[in-house]
Amino acid sequence: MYQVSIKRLPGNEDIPLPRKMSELAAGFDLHAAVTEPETLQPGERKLFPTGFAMAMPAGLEAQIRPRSGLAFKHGITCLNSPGTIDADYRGEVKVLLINLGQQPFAIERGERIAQMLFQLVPEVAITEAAELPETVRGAGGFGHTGV
Ligand SMILES: O=c1ccn([C@H]2C[C@H](O)[C@@H](COP(=O)(O)OP(=O)(O)OP(=O)(O)O)O2)c(=O)[nH]1
Repeated sequence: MYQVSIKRLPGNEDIPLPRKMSELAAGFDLHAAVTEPETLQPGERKLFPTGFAMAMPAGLEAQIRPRSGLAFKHGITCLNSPGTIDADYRGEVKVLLINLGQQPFAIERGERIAQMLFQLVPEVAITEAAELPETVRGAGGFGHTGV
């Protein structure tokens, strides 16, 4: 079990902390901390506050992902999906939404707009190499095996 500290930012006592909506849910739902309803016009993107900052142990990241219901019913998704929250980030967690639907969509204060999942990040060291080990695939990619 990893311990993650969440700090509510001033003025957001009414916004629920990130929470799982079922016992085995993978993601913690995030709530919009907008002061008044914000409308996303078709094609428009906006950064939404969540009202909290957090600290997680080194070696973890958090991913901000869309909610499938909002995506399916209204075309609302995360533009940078999945958004990456670094373990050393202490600013407010924000959610970058875009409206890919055909109707304006209003986000109300407290509405669940995205979900946050925690992942382990392997420690990786990058070194420069003159040659790379050969493979059968080689440089083939982007559909070289057919459709
Ligand atoms: O959906 C997101 C994505 C990022 N962030 C915050 C946390 C993250 O640690 C920081 C930087 O994100 P990222 O590395 O994706 O952005 P960048 O454009 O590379 O910015 P930077 O130069 O600040 O790293 O912004 C969010 O709050 N929500």
